[in-house]
Amino acid sequence: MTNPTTTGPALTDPARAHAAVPVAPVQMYQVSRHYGTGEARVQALTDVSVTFPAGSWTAVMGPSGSGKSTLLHCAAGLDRVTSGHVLLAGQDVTHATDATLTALRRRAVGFVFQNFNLIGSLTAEQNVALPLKLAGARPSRKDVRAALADVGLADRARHRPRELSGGQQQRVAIARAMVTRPSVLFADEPTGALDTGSARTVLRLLRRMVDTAGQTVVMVTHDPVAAASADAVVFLSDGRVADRLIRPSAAQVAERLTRLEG
Ligand SMILES: Nc1ncnc2c1ncn2[C@@H]1O[C@H](COP(=O)(O)OP(=O)(O)OP(=O)(O)O)[C@@H](O)[C@H]1O
Repeated sequence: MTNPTTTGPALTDPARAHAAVPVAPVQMYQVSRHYGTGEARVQALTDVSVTFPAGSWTAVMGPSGSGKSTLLHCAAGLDRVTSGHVLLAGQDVTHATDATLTALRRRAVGFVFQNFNLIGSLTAEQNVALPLKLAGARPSRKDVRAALADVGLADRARHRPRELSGGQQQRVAIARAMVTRPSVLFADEPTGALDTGSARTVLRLLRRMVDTAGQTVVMVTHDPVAAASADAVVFLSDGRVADRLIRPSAAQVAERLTRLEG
């Protein structure tokens, strides 16, 4: 038998990936996803193999309609793949039941969205406590306050979303996503609704989470500056991985994107 500690996972063999140490929080193998049938059929992803390693921040970019959201949703177990395999937090979720997926998402996955998606009638700390409640845990005020302190908002715990700036709301959303200590944080355009200064604060916060806590982040963005904050950028075009850049500058990202959009 092959020694799993000396042999990495074969890209095409998801079963063996379980034996690899450390396990990347998200692994996608030859994933395809189509919607509809006949003339209405849309091929959103074709043969996509990507791994998002532990403690890394990856940006996903590409022209409109290139499959970024579909990739994020398939990676997070929010959408089913047509073929291929998805491993989330080391678990093959390709054929998992909805109940298994929901439980795994609550335990292992955090989400941040462009429009924050906070509940307006709840205070910041009540919003942050929500995922713990949904997971059946009784949230401790200490954990909730610590999550808010991590994003620099300890003094805003009793504020409601309308009493916070956009950047502050996004930081509450990040605290809410992180309070369950997820294996992976998925961010869909997290700076898309923010001014430049607030965007920079959010990007610095994500950077610190990756560097100091070893958080894994997967972020869809249209913004080359945001993408250049990540460790790597995966470019999609027509549902396929068209390119990858490691630690690119914003100018390199913009140039590559322009070429794909051309
Ligand atoms: N539920 C669906 N039913 C049918 N087609 C879909 C569905 N979701 C996505 N698509 C199609 O799949 C393709 C990829 O869509 P997707 O939303 O993943 O692209 P995107 O890169 O995120 O786009 P954008 O940057 O505009 O948000 C598009 O052609 C889209 O119209």
